Amino acid sequence: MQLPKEFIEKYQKILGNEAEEFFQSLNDEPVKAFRLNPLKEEAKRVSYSLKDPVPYVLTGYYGAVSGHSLEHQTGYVYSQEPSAMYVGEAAEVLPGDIVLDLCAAPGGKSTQIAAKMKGKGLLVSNEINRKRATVLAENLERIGAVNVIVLNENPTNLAQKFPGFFDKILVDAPCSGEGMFRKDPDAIGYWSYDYPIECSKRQRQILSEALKMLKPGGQLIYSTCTFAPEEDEQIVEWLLAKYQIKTIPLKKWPGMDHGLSAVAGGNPCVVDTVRLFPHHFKGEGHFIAKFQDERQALSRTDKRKKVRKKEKTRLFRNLNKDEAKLWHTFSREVLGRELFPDIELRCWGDRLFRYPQEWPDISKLKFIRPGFQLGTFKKNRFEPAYSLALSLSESSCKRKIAVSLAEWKIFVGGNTLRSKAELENGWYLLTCKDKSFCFGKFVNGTIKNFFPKGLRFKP
Ligand SMILES: C[S@@+](CC[C@H](N)C(=O)[O-])C[C@H]1O[C@@H](n2cnc3c(N)ncnc32)[C@H](O)[C@@H]1O
Repeated sequence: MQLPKEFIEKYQKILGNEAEEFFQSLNDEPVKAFRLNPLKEEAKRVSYSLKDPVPYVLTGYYGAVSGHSLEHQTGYVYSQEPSAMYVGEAAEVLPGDIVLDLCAAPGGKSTQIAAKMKGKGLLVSNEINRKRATVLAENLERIGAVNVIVLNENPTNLAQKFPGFFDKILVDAPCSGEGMFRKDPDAIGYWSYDYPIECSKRQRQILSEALKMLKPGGQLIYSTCTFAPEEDEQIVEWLLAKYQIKTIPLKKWPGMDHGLSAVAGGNPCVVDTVRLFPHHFKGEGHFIAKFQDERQALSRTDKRKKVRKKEKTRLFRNLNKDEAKLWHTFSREVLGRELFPDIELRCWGDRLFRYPQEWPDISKLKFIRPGFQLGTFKKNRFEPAYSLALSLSESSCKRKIAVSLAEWKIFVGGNTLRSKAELENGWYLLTCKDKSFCFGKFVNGTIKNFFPKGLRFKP
């Protein structure tokens, strides 16, 4: 790998004797890994080898997965390099938390966080770039999360909307990407001596907005995939000087380093952070810091006052009688149960969503997915959504049709299937190897294809 001269000189100064070993490691193959998705039934039932677990992530395994495999399409696996996995782990998100992932696309950390939330609480997953935000929404849809809103906003607009709102905020910042040089050699082309300084300015702006949205007593996770001290330890130093926050020590597993206080004015707090160097650690370059907001957490009475002040969600309307009837009939006949309390169900246009009352009003924000979509009402009928299929477990659904892997391949390519089964006409959850992958409409022996057009592929 041809590294820029100024990059070499910079890291020779920072790393001294270790610099050569560090440069050499950038020539090694990038490390591949994936996570299993605990939101899925029998999450370990995948065709990939689980013999080589990532020690610090319960759901992580070394190895490559294909974006065209059944396990990927059904959200059982998510490809993520092993260093990046430690960010979602360090966030220690709990079911019921109100979480913001501010720079979220393509969704590595959001999918991991959503899985940890087990459908409880709210994850607002935001991405400023529209195209990337669409990919983010697709990735979150696949994992079957029912408690996620996907926004496409800039941090300033969000901060105006959500002052002091979130328990936990992740800023996985846009950075100079030095840690990704061997995974994405194009990143070397963007690099210049001044690039980390430019990036650090943007990171400070993003963090200033992020901190406006943190609840008193909340937690902030900051991460980058660069080695540049300007974007790592020096950002920590700046945050500690400017805000009423303190670092939370992160556990260092074998091969993980702590932040370098020498590059942060000798600040001892940076040893609480984690640096991942590819010459010490089996993964790409990363930096992670975690902070505790030291302002007093809201008392119970203050929290109640805040809830009372909550505005109405203007985006949605209530279901009319016919729509409610269609949904309940579908739930009874196809799902065999009610999925959510009626009070959580709202319509945006003709689309049905789960949007619990306590979730915030997002009507003035740009969004990609305003909650969890259950389906669409179309002239006296209900059409279930792809996202609904991906959130259901095979065993919990009443009406289902199991197809072979060969048939799955035909269906995800956009074609109909034939079935000799003696079935009533109507909607069925389609499964392959016990994995739900879409709804299909059975009509006189044909399974009509409702796989989203934009997502079809040839495995
Ligand atoms: C390191 S990537 C995020 C990776 C993601 N967290 C994951 O795990 O898949 C940083 C993201 O920040 C976004 N971004 C760029 N400029 C931004 C800004 N000014 N404010 C917020 N996000 C920004 C980029 O589009 C990019 O998707």
